[in-house]
Amino acid sequence: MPTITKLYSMQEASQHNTKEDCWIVIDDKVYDVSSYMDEHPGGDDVILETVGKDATDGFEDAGHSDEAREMLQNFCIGELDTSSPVIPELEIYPKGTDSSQKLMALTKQYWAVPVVVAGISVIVGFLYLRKK
Ligand code: HEM
Repeated sequence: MPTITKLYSMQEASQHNTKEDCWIVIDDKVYDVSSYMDEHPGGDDVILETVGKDATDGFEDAGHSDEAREMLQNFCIGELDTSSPVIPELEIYPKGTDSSQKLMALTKQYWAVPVVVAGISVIVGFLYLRKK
């Protein structure tokens, strides 16, 4: 019988970021480990640190036993939707934001760039004129 796999974005998984409600991603699978946090022999903080990121390396580096790997399967709730953007910055604009509002937001974020360029130009110009 075909099984239906639920897909979650990294953004969605990263919202479950407390000890009481904690989702992690290992090998593109999503695990709800909330009920295991208190029992984890490595402590809850190491698991909490991996929320919102790929926890595969952390899980592998800890050298988990086969028993731990079997336990992990009990917490699987779905798979990672790898087609969704991983970088939250790509989604900073609310729906309906027009291009002039986006330009304003970018200007506020990167205003220092033209200021620094102008400052350097003034200093170089000043030094050049003094040399003459
Ligand atoms: C549902 C997910 C997880 C399960 C079921 C699990 C299970 C276990 C178990 C049973 C142990 C004892 C040693 C062993 O049998 O391998 C252990 C130890 C450990 N785990 Fe996990 N683990 C999980 C997730 C993680 C994650 C995401 C990390 C870090 C990124 C992590 C880091 C560690 C560390 C550092 C230890 C060693 C503790 C020590 O020896 O002092 N675990 N884990």
